[in-house]
Amino acid sequence: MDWPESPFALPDHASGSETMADAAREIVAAGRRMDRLGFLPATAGNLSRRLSSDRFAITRSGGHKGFLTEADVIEVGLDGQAVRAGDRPSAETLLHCQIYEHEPEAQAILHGHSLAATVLSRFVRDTIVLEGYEVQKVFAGQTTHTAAIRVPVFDNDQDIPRLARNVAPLLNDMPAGYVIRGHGVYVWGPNMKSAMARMEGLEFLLACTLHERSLAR
Ligand SMILES: CSCCC(=O)C(=O)COP(=O)(O)O
Ligand SMILES: [Zn+2]
Repeated sequence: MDWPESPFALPDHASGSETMADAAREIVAAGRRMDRLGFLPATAGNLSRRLSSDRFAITRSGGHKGFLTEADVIEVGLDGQAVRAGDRPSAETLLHCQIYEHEPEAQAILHGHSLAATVLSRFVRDTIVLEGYEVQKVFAGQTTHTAAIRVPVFDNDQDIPRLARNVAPLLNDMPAGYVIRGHGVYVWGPNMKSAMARMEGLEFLLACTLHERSLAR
């Protein structure tokens, strides 16, 4: 059987012991989809999949994530170090480590740089509030469009350990992931399919919010 082109054709069970080959195939498929949706301009973004309690698969640094092959996905430990000497994981690997350490249920993490996330986050202080949209129900525990979902916005920082320290205090309160200002979003889920649904949901809602703000001007 051919591997599905879309991550939405993936099984939706959470697996704590994904093989490296399966993880790489999921990441390649997810990268293609995020690229088609405009979330991965240039060499932006990074994608990962948990392999076990202390290992995960992540994209190499610097390549285009829309044209990944399985060889572009490498194995790292929760300390962010590549398992194989010479492999260079994503520059933002520590942000993935932080989520996997803090969220035992997180099995897949997606980071993209959409236009909506990049622009909107430059015009808010520290939070984007999503409210009034049916699609909010894609996020775990959300049952109504009337809820106000707070998405934290952190200042961008080239010092990733410092950025991670700023993110840490709010990690318990991120039903829809988080945004880095002028940079992009981080979302995760109990499998790749759920992580992708949350990515698409968050991006759709950020685009709606940006449009609303432009119309209100
Ligand atoms: C041109 S994108 C700048 C780096 C970045 O923000 C990103 O998401 C990609 O970095 P990586 O090291 O994962 O390729
Ligand atoms: Zn980035």
